[in-house]
Amino acid sequence: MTGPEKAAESFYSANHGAGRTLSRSAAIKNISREQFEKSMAGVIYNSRNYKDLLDEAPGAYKDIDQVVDTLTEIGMTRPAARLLPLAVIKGKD
Ligand SMILES: Nc1nc2c(ncn2[C@@H]2O[C@H](COP(=O)(O)O)[C@@H](O)[C@H]2O)c(=O)[nH]1
Repeated sequence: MTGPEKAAESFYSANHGAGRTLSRSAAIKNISREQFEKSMAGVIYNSRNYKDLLDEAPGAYKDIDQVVDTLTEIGMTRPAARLLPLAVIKGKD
């Protein structure tokens, strides 16, 4: 994303993360193995046991497309490119 003139009102901080929809404990309790594996399809990650990574499963975070759309609509950002993760390091350890 790039920062248009209006982004100066937020000190150009609009691109700083989407935030969570689930706490770590709620994510561990509510996200299934199927949901985790579907959301991580095609991405290399750092544990053989999915349970180690549930607290940082993609389903624990806000939908990044909704966040970007909202910021774009209010003029706080301008999308430039879409990046897809190839590999991630997740989890509490
Ligand atoms: N949409 C996603 N956002 C993510 C993901 N992993 C991290 N994040 C972003 O990082 C911050 C901090 O994460 P936290 O685990 O320390 O709370 C978070 O607010 C997100 O913006 C992800 O897989 N998908």
